[in-house]
Amino acid sequence: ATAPAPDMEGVTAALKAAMANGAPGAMARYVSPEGIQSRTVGVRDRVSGAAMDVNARFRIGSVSKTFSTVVLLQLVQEGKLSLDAPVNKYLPGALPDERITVRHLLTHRSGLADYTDAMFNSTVPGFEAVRNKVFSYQELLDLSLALPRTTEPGVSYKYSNANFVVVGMLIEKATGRPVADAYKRRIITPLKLRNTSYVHPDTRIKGLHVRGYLHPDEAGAPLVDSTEQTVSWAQSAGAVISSPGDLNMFTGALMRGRLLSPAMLQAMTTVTPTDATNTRFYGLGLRRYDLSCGTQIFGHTGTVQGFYTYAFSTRDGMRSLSAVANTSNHGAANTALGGTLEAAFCGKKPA
Ligand SMILES: CC1(C)S[C@@H]2[C@H](NC(=O)CCCC[C@H](NC(=O)C[NH3+])C(=O)[O-])C(=O)N2[C@H]1C(=O)[O-]
Repeated sequence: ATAPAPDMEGVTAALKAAMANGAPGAMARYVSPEGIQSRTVGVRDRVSGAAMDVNARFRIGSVSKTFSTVVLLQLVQEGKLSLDAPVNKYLPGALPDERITVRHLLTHRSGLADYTDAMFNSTVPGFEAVRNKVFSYQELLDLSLALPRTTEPGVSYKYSNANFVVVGMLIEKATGRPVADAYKRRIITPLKLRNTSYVHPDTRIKGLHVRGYLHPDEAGAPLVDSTEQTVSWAQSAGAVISSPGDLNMFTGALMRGRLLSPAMLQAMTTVTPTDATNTRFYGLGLRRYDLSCGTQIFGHTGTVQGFYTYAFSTRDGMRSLSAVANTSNHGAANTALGGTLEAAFCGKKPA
């Protein structure tokens, strides 16, 4: 069946709804065999008033987890790691439970607690306390290990940034190089992602970029410009910088099989439900959303101070959408932005 034309008015309405819910600006870029369509609303910089720009870079938050997963699965393909081996086989003594496997990390079923819940319990003070800090992977893992496990290994899905901190440790142990080198050599260079980078612990977003604005917890309090930060609290769990076009290319190329073997991509897209709606699923470092029109889309979402991101493609990689709003800590803005997915992939609702 031919895919429905995207409802770009619906995409624009979703972007405007994100603005109505506190985002200074938002944008979306949709790619299909019929071509590229972009929409932008509002500003990328509240001080200068510069308009949102679809060529601008921004922090993609946990969409970084899919970059880290691709690298790890390539290492599995190369025989350097095994998905069902204990993590401690490669990082002796790292985890207190020998039963936790590499696969448990990628499926958020390890039971390792998410240290960011406490770190950002008070949004702005928590952010200000870490925005210029540089953590080692071990310091972040220690924050998690100081907390109770959240599940027996493999038993249930409990999302945790700690899982992808350990993924970063595995990548650096297996390659003997920083994760930045692996992202560059295995993803950024082969796909020519000229607006994608991993610059931890540099706090800047170089070149044309979107400024991010964090909502404080206190209603009515002024937005906080959160653009400059190390993102050292996340690193391989959330510190990649990219652009709408590069994210379209990344998710599309991933689904078209340019980064992983067919068997490994099949493993990555083999999912289990993450909630009771039976429309939201998680595979290996990858989300699957089942849309109202029956289309299944694969990708990831991101929430980092000042930026909400969605980056998804169809399973054949022929249709991709990336969307960003330059705010965070405002759930209604995030939900509104998510409306771009149904509009783009399902097209106009029947009258
Ligand atoms: C599962 C998520 C939503 S959270 C996880 C990761 N982001 C974080 O862990 C940052 C959490 C604090 C962000 C902050 N919120 C607060 O400080 C609240 N007190 C804000 O909104 O800027 C990411 O990205 N993932 C999202 C994902 O995967 O979609």
